[in-house]
Amino acid sequence: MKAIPVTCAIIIHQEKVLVAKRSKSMNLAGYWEFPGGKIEEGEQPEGCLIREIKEELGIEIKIQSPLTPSKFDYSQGKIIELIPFICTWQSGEINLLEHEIIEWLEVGELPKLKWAPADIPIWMELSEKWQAFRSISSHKQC
Ligand SMILES: Nc1nc2c([nH]c(=O)n2[C@@H]2O[C@H](COP(=O)(O)OP(=O)(O)OP(=O)(O)O)[C@@H](O)[C@H]2O)c(=O)[nH]1
Repeated sequence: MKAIPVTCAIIIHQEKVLVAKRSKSMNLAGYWEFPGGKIEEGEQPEGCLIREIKEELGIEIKIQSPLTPSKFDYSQGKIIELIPFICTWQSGEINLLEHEIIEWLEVGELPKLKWAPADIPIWMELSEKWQAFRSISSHKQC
């Protein structure tokens, strides 16, 4: 079965990570994820992610570096390949256009969330590599 490629953004700002709760209108409602979405035909993962974050949060991001993709079989033939990128917030103000809420969390707080299953290996890798990414600088002023 072919996996559906989905990109997601780990946005780091002031040593915190942006996490988003899927709203009632979305599948996996109530689960937490890194925002992003499905790659469209002819799109590169990075271009997809920049588009999705503008559509979902209304901000511009800069892609900094990839993490390891995570595959999860949600059953009934739906396999997601989640392709993560560490990102910084470049400009714009956050506007929740699809998600119920967002939070900025310390990396140590990530295990407390009810995560979409495909995201679990991703936040675990982020936690392991946190020292390399925590101080990543952003152009966005607070
Ligand atoms: N954006 C995003 N999607 C994720 C994550 N983890 C995860 O399993 N997914 C799944 O990846 C799929 C694609 O995400 P999407 O944001 O485009 O979802 P969608 O509502 O358009 O999907 P749908 O068309 O299946 O309803 C969804 O089935 C979603 O549940 C994640 O961290 N970010």
